[in-house]
Amino acid sequence: KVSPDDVQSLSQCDIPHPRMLDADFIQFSYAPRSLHEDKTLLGCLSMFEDLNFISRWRIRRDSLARFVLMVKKGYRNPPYHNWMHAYTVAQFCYQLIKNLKLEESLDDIELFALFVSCLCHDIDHRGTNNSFQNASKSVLAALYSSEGSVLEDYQQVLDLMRDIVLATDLAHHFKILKQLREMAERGYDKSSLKDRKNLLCLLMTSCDLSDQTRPWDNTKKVAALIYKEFFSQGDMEKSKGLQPIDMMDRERAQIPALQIGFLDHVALPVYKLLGMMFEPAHEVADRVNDNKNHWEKISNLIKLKRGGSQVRMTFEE
Ligand SMILES: Cc1nc2ccc(C(=O)NCC(C)C)cc2n2c(-c3cc(OC(C)(C)C)ccc3Cl)nnc12
Ligand SMILES: [Mg+2]
Ligand SMILES: [Zn+2]
Repeated sequence: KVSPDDVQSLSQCDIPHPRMLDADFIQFSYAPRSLHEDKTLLGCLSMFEDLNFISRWRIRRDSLARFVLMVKKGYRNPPYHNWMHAYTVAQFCYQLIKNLKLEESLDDIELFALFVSCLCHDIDHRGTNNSFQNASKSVLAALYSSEGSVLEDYQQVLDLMRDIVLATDLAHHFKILKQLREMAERGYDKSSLKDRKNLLCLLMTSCDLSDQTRPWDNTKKVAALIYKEFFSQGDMEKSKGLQPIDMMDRERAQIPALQIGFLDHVALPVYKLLGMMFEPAHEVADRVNDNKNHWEKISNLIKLKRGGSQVRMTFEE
């Protein structure tokens, strides 16, 4: 239920090269949230075009327009898990494909499924627990124009997407972590189906966490959004007489300490594994480490001031 006028204008507009949206669009140091939300659909078309997906998969312009409009509409508006999260996740995926030369490690259908999964992975997220159901099926149908589409591999893309989106579940990530370590230590084997699936999961998780790989100002802003979302879930649980976990309790959460723990135990290991397999990813892991060091500085400042409550969101630089 997207407006035909929107579909028409998005189908007929000239698609700019990514560097026209921002000279640093391809750089890992670029902050995709700096692009205004009303230019993000154009940003998606620009990435589809520059990744050569439009010609490779013979995607009609009106189908592509309808697809990105439906995906954007499929997101609700919680503080963090909204359309801008999906767009920034897909933008990092674009940078990975370009900077790590992923076309040498994965098939083009796998890269296409990865990029589309990034856009769809948190559709309908209600800011509590993500509910990615067959919502992706309906939007994906928009991508494949019905009349004799050449995309008979529609089912293959759907199958790939299911495995890839599963990777954005924390429990699943921890479950395969041992295999990811083993693969990174031994070296990626692109002829192994298991390695390809595991690499796709690692890439998806890397994209989902990519806000942590950007300069500090982005990390700080994103933390405020994440805890705004966590705390309103905690408030909801309290209103039902439940005691939320500290991370979701605005009275008890110590944000710097929680973020140091999350970067140490979840985010950093992901980018270190990526760096073991792709040299250019070292830069990304370093920036996550810089952000962790920043949180440690803040945490020490708060300890020095002792009296200061740890919930204050306006952190000193
Ligand atoms: C900045 C940042 N802080 C976070 C702090 C805590 C947690 C959390 O869930 N802690 C629960 C305990 C058991 C670990 C997640 C956080 N988080 C995520 C995130 C990642 C997810 O899963 C993958 C992508 C597989 C890692 C799934 C959902 C989310 Cl919200 N994205 N950014 C963040
Ligand atoms: Mg999610
Ligand atoms: Zn996500």
